[in-house]
Amino acid sequence: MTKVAGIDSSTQSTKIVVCDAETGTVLAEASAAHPDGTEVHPSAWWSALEAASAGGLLDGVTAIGVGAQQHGLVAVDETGEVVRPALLWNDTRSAVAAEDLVRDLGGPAAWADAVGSVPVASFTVTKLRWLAEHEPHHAQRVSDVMLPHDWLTWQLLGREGSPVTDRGDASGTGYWSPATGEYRSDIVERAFGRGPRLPRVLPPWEAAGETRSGVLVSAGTGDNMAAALGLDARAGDVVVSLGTSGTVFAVHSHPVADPSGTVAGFADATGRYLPLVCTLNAARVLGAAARLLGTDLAGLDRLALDAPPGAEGLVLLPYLEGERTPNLPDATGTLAGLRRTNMTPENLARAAVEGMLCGLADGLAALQDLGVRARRILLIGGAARSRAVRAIAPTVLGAPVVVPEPGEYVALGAARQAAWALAGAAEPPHWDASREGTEVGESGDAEAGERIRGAYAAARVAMYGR
Ligand SMILES: Nc1ncnc2c1ncn2[C@@H]1O[C@H](COP(=O)(O)OP(=O)(O)O)[C@@H](O)[C@H]1O
Ligand SMILES: O=C(CO)[C@@H](O)[C@H](O)COP(=O)(O)O
Repeated sequence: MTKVAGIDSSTQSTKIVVCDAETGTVLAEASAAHPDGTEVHPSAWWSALEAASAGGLLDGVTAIGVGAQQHGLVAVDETGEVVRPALLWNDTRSAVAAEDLVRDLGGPAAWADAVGSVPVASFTVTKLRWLAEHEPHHAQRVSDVMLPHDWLTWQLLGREGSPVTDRGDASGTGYWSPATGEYRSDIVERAFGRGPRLPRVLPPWEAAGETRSGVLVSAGTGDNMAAALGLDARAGDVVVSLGTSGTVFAVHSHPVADPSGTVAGFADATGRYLPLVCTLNAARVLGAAARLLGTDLAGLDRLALDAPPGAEGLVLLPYLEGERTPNLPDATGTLAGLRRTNMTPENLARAAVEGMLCGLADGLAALQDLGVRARRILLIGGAARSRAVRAIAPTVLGAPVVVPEPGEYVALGAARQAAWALAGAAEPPHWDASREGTEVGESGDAEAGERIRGAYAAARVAMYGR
């Protein structure tokens, strides 16, 4: 049997799956945690990869691919050393740089036209501007700029040859256009004052090279693109991922450009496109709410499922770490609609689940406005394990929700890409269709869903005027 491996180096951990290259059957898996924080030295990701693969997990693997958290700035000097810890997608310090860059290029529509997205603090381009302005001593040492998956791929290749990337991850930089397939070096220079080396963008099926022990390494991609590939997402499938970030996205046949900035016009990992909306606050909202209520995640589920839809008017705007969509980098959370009668642990737990999902319901509506069809939602990510989330999601999202099993779709997509590069075929290999999954939840109460989304929008407008 030919074995391939996929790596998911996401915000909170590294996960590895080893699969049968023919069928995609998962043969083994392992994971290791990452440090907390919005800036992390890339060596911590490498250590987690080593820890997760200890004990011979990768023995006999013929090809490997890396899916990783998008957008992070990995700045490397002439000797190949990392200049400073990577600034991650959820680091909001470059919010002012983002505003300045949007203005400099001529406004949001000019950005949507140039690179398919309007940059907020998450985008790599804004982190480059921040570095140039705030840490010129670091900026002047930078010779190569990479994304987390580019750096990990380069490490796997023994740092030999020039770094490479793929369309999917490149589309999250803010200086590569999915529509033209080219870097915008003028935008890099506008942000950074000069043009550091950027990774070559490989087509989806092309291998990046081989490790020193002869394992083929595929191009890799961003974690959301890898998830779409692992799920084999088709027309009518909208993916909602509840990890550290909340994302809602779909594979699309043509590039999109949303000048409102709500939808990012990314590329996918198959040669198509991946319009996506991302929130900063997803699974960790549930952990924080459980802590406030003196319980654990299972306890939060029990409480939330004991409250009625709408939590008797209690609304949580869960912007605990600032927010990206809507673009409120300095926001904090808000609990609205408190009354003596509704101030119960059950309602607070339900408000946390509903509030987290409402941001993604807004994202789904924005995708639909751009012509994305939502026949069903595929729910993945750590918080898709929550009983309360599974029950409540169809009501809040207003569509049938399916939870596919098993769950590590980013790693699975990276493994499927590795099998694709190994086969050298025009299309990715056909992998087991039994990943259809099961439909979950209350069978979406349309009236309750509208009421919950309406109360959330009213609280947001009252607090932020939009
Ligand atoms: N049963 C559960 N209920 C709610 N949240 C959960 C559950 N299991 C895991 N999580 C949360 O999922 C998150 C990890 O999800 P994951 O998709 O791996 O994140 P990331 O890809 O961003 O590293 C953690 O915050 C964890 O607390
Ligand atoms: O910034 C985005 C998408 O644009 C995030 O989705 C990151 O890619 C991090 O993903 P997770 O660690 O939450 O899976």
